[in-house]
Amino acid sequence: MQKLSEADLIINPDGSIYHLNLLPEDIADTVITVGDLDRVPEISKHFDSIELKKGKREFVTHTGYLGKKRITVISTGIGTDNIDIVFNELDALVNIDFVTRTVKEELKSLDIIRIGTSGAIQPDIPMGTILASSYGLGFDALMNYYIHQASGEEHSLLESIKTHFSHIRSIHPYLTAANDTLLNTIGKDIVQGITITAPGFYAPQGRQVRAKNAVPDFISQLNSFAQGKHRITNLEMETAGIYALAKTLGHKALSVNAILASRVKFEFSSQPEKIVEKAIKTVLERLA
Ligand SMILES: O=P(O)(O)O[C@H]1O[C@H](CO)[C@@H](O)[C@H]1O
Ligand SMILES: O=c1cc[nH]c(=O)[nH]1
Repeated sequence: MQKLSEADLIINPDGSIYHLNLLPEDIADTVITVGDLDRVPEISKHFDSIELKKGKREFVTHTGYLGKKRITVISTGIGTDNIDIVFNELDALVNIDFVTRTVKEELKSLDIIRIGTSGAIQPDIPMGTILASSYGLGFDALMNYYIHQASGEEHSLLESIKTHFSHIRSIHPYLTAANDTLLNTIGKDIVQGITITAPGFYAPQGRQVRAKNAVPDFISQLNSFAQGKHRITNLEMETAGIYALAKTLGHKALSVNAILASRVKFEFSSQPEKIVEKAIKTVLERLA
């Protein structure tokens, strides 16, 4: 079994993984990820007990129990560059032996649920909606650096998407489905759709403030895509990286979005914390 070098897998002097500052025993088999580190206590306040609070940089972790279920909640910060760090380090914590620096013979598959915020791009999806991402569609570059394979259904949907956006030179999309079991339990009976993960918040999500956008009418180009029952419903900055890396590493993932904005009605919520709380309660009730 190949030994991972000290430069590839960085373990701190106390035995914790480099950025997350966590020991293998610190994380549960069910992990909730959020972008905003202030959302971590908003989730763990619902736990019956909290056994661990740790943090480093933007990566704050609480582990505790909701009834009999042990859950870890961790903040990722913004963007898929951070997802690269969090997902590789979560996987290392469960699937690499830190003493021998080798991959364990028996691999663990974590259940990973993102509770994030997002903007809707379809007129029938209002602010306040809780939406489960059926697919993560990446417009960022993260997965150009990993070998990953699309399944049959992902492949045909991705080909239609590529054709739809072929006139926009900056877009080289990748697409990964949500884990079926999580989508049909935690995502059951809530609005579902394809979530775009953008490499930014402003022009990469079609917003125009002062710098001029290179792609005109971006939102109409996104919301006009359709293939059978599939349509693009919302924009944020992590889901596609989460779905693709989770699948590559053998973990199950679902992203649940608190819709704070309607990009077609030019609205942004004045009470985002209420919508986020609704998303948190929806996920925790279904997990428990
Ligand atoms: O609220 P979080 O989970 O951070 O998610 C969304 O909010 C951030 C942008 O404001 C991006 O991270 C986007 O994905
Ligand atoms: O419009 C939005 C709202 C939240 N987060 C995003 O990335 N975009």
